[in-house]
Amino acid sequence: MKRGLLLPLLKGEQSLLMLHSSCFSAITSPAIANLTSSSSSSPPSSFRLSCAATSMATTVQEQKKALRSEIRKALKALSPQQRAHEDFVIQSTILSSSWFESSQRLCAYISCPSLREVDTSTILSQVLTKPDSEHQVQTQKELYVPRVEDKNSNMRMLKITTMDDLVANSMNILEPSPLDGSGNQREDVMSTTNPVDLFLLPGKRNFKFKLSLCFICFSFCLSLNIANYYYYAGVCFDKEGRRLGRGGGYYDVLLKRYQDLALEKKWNKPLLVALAYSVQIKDEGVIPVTPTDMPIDAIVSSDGVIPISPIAKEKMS
Ligand SMILES: Nc1nc2c(c(=O)[nH]1)N(C=O)[C@@H](CNc1ccc(C(=O)N[C@@H](CCC(=O)O)C(=O)O)cc1)CN2
Ligand SMILES: Nc1ncnc2c1ncn2[C@@H]1O[C@H](COP(=O)(O)OP(=O)(O)OP(=O)(O)O)[C@@H](O)[C@H]1O
Repeated sequence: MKRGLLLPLLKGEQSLLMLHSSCFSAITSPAIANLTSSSSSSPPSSFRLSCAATSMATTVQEQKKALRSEIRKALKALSPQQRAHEDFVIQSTILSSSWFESSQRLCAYISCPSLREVDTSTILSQVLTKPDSEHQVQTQKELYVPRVEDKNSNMRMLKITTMDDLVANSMNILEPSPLDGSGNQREDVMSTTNPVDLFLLPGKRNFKFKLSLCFICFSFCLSLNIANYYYYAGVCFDKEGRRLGRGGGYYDVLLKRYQDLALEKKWNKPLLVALAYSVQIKDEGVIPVTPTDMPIDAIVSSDGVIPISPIAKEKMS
């Protein structure tokens, strides 16, 4: 079946099946259910389908909004103890994994407690800690973190070498200043000569660590070659790779631009890994998607790693 088709789907109540990228999403919609409900005066199904398609954009946005609100409530209801437990297990799972260990360049979010995002502070502090050359064989990873440039979905991923590179923005999210301490433009992940391996998706947390002077020798990083993973910010995810973000389009736009760049440069695609509390993992068919929504490769939750794409199954199983 081709992408972008709309098919009627019977699943208890009337809903729409939307084909998108490699994944399908069943979108339950009261508005569309009304359009397609049978009555003696109802128009032919082709007309009803076209009406549904026309109202699709609005309907999907409404569905997304409702789901975001539901997840926000579920996150609020999590006890601090449960959150701390899940934060610990998720970060430990990542830090002890071979796919994280072998990553050389990564993009990650700076977790934000008020947004109730999975904590990334332990991961980031470890990434930013300069390896002890006597005892550690591990090489220093290069780290890029988000900086929102404007309200038109423009976000950059800039390289940092210490948490002191970050300042709070108007949303109280920590992000890098455009210039480094020497007044030079920070390296943008879109203009590096080497690819990213890992992308961890969003937050800001209480960084207990003051990682300052020890990162000056980042010239060591120049010997690194590949950044292949991204850790993702999101509101919820499903086990088929669908992701619902905060609604800014920041990640979708950036990931599309990065994928186009990787294609042009003939680089491997980065692994897109979402960090999720249990309440952020939804059943199939619940998350509405549109053609610009970028699917994820894997989820890490307190229950472990869920590899989704073939590449994630190969690297993370
Ligand atoms: N830690 C972190 N950094 C990030 C993101 C993120 O989600 N988390 N972003 C990812 O895009 C970008 C910033 N975008 C953001 C978009 C919305 C909200 C926010 O506060 N949303 C509210 C709802 C606002 C509303 O409904 O009007 C919320 O989610 O509660 C925060 C950041 C870049 N940096
Ligand atoms: N690649 C893209 N190019 C242009 N516009 C885009 C792209 N991706 C998303 N958008 C637009 O951004 C807006 C927000 O999209 P959506 O609701 O899917 O955000 P989201 O996935 O929740 O947010 P985010 O990507 O920041 O996590 C929509 O108007 C959408 O059309």
